[in-house]
Amino acid sequence: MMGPAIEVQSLSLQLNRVVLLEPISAMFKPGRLHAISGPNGAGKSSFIKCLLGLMPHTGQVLRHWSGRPGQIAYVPQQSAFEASLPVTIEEFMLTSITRWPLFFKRRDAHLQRIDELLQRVGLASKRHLRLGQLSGGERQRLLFAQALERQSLLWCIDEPMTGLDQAGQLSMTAEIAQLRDQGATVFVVHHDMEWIQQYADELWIIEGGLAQHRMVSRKQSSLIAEACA
Ligand SMILES: Nc1ncnc2c1ncn2[C@@H]1O[C@H](COP(=O)(O)OP(=O)(O)OP(=O)(O)O)[C@@H](O)[C@H]1O
Repeated sequence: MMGPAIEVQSLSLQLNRVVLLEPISAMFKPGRLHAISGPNGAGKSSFIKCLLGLMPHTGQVLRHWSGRPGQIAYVPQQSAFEASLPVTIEEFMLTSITRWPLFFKRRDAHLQRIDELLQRVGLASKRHLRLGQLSGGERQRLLFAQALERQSLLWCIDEPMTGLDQAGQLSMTAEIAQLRDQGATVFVVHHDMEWIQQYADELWIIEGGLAQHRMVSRKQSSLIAEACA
């Protein structure tokens, strides 16, 4: 099974009369790890949100699935949870898994699945903490666990390493590489060129509102160095 190719036709974005993205046309190959990089404020997160249909852009984003269209997994750039929210990690995951209100009966199978996912991101021992009690790295792990639940072949991951310690970064990298190896089409917004050189299949740079794609093979690391000089 392979994720979709993503075709972008004259995609542009303007908010409050500010042009965030100049028209972009590109074809993103399926089953690849696409790194999106570029300076702060260049429009990387906005671009990802356009791919997801979360921003009122002009132009088209076409998803070419090889079979039936699937779900999209989105891991947003880190945001804080409201500290007083009376929701634990387990309850948060439960609502993601069941799409039911919290007062419905918790089924053992759901709790077991949640346990598996939390184990995978190293949060199993924190399942009873409230969202507002989580550290930045823990929030990042939780958002990733929630996205994993969707078993998607199309992933958009916005700066996944923010706040993660070294072990967390290694396991996040392994998870992302595994998604790609399983055939998913993966977009990762990332600033770390060494990481991109080692793990990404393609590099796309958004700069000054324009998407200039400088695509390189993972094996041609010298080309990446040239692109980023
Ligand atoms: N509603 C809005 N109206 C006008 N400008 C906005 C609005 N929302 C975001 N922006 C601006 O759009 C630009 C692009 O933001 P975006 O978050 O996409 O950048 P980014 O490349 O992901 O940045 P970073 O690397 O810092 O995360 C920024 O300059 C931001 O201030």
